[in-house]
Amino acid sequence: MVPVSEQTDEHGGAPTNNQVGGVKMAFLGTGNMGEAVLAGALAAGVAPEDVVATSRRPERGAHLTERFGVRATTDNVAAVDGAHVVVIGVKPKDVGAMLDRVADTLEPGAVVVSVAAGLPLSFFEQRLPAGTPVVRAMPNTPALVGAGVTALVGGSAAREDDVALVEKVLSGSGHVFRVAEKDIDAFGALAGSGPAYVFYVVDAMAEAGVLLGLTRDVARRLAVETVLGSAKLLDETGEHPVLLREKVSSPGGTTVAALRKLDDGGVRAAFLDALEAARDRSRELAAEHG
Ligand SMILES: NC(=O)C1=CN([C@@H]2O[C@H](COP(=O)(O)OP(=O)(O)OC[C@H]3O[C@@H](n4cnc5c(N)ncnc54)[C@H](O)[C@@H]3O)[C@@H](O)[C@H]2O)C=CC1
Ligand SMILES: O=C(O)[C@@H]1CCC=N1
Repeated sequence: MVPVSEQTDEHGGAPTNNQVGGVKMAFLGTGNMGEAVLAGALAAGVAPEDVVATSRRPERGAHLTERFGVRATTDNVAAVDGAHVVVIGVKPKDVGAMLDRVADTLEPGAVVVSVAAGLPLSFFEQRLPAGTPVVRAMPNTPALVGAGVTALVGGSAAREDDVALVEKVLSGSGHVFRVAEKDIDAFGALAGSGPAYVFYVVDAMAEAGVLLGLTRDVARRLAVETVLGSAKLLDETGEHPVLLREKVSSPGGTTVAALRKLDDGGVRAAFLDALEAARDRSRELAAEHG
């Protein structure tokens, strides 16, 4: 491993002053989420030439090289050689086999970052050499455009420097929150899966616009702009969503007529059920693959 000498401490792992210049990263399994986290790492200042991304299919690797200028390979063992930070981006069912494959090749002190839903820190710590620093993260796909949110928590062997380094790398993806591990499934249910709920709502609103006679292109654009504008209004004013909703809803007007239909359809209750189902599925994934 060739870390930046003045940034490297005696434990032989990643540069320790939380600067990302010189950090060598390996992404093992670079699909939808891995690609988004990779984009964020580059935005945070990790150099493309310090990144290697693996995939099952060479065509996927070619896409990653073309888009980001990173090295790509299908060889996971070779990829971790020399890496300070190793992101495990495969599906939960494939994580155990991936760890078994690369555990012996990890650099001493390399930080292993998991984005897998459900799998606890202990899952990794039991399978990796004793003392391996592990960070469990729950990102979301808007990371691809720097607008993600990520929860993270360090394992028992992760020092503050290790967690801070991962935080710095992930901050290029958007906002990063440190959480207790007990809360990470809830975070995943809300924010990890959350973009899918928003896309579902946008699609439903656009479809409704088509029902009312708008063209598909116009209906979709209106739905997207409305979601963007509403999120910006929430963010920039800091006002409670209920207050902002009331400001749209004129007495006896059109909006209350529409909202009544959403209440009739049980949309709020469905969201409560949906997030509980996502949280419960995280727990099942841990039980199935742990
Ligand atoms: N998609 C999302 O919004 C989020 C996903 N996650 C987590 O991210 C992880 C990945 O999910 P996605 O990116 O959605 O799945 P994906 O299927 O898009 O990506 C997984 C990638 O790993 C590759 N892969 C599988 N086995 C491999 C191997 N042995 N060597 C090299 N590459 C291999 C697959 O070919 C695929 O490209 C999961 O653990 C999931 O729980 C977490 C938060 C959000
Ligand atoms: O659906 C999933 O399992 C992953 C985890 C959070 C978002 N996507």
